[in-house]
Amino acid sequence: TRSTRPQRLLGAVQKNATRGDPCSVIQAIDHFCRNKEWAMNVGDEKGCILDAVVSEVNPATVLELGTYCGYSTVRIARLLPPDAKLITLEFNPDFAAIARQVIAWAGLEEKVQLVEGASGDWIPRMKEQFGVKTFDLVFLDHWKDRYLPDTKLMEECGILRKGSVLLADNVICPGTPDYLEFVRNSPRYESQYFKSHLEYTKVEDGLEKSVFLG
Ligand SMILES: O=C(NC/C=C/[C@H]1O[C@@H](n2cnc(C(F)(F)F)c2)[C@H](O)[C@@H]1O)c1cc([N+](=O)[O-])cc(O)c1O
Ligand SMILES: [Mg+2]
Repeated sequence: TRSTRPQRLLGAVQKNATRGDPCSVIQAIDHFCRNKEWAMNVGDEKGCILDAVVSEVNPATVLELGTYCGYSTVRIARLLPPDAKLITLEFNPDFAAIARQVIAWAGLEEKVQLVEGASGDWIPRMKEQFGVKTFDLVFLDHWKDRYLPDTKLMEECGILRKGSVLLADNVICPGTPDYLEFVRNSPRYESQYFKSHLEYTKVEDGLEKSVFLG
């Protein structure tokens, strides 16, 4: 039977990227998505903004919601200091299987813990399961209607601390209107919009950076 797009994306990584070289993995995926098949990775343009925020926060603990094929996982993990931990949640087992291989090809397995399941099940268990008290940085890139409920859940579960940074993809396209309204109007967040474009296109999109004020 015909391969899936994630399988073809992994093939492009294994063919064109150098094992242990995260930048070559990122370049191989961007080249594949720009020239062969579009895929919903944060991409190179928004990826540079992601890189800047990761470097500024210099996080010891990162939570990513929505691994997909592991593109942003590799982008983030390559910038983390040696003892830092990135936990990435993925609901779809087929996507998770591809992402594990992409992360391994980049040589970043030590820094990344990929967890399969739903945010509603795992967010309440982060502390007990992974020994993480709070997250310095959260990257939201999963189902757009889950950004707001999961943010409220993270607050309730106490995994955010004063100064925790939430960085949300796709706040314009496909759009996360309820989340955007919440973080921009809540007195408990200081929000900033980084205008960009939908990955590999000229369509407007952007990232919203929101600092939790505690
Ligand atoms: O729909 C988009 N993204 C949805 C992304 C969804 C991904 O997040 C996973 N997930 C679901 N729950 C969890 C968790 F973590 F809760 F467990 C993880 C899903 O299995 C999927 O791999 C999207 C669409 C476009 N587009 O242009 O249409 C562009 C983009 O950048 C996008 O991110
Ligand atoms: Mg996205």
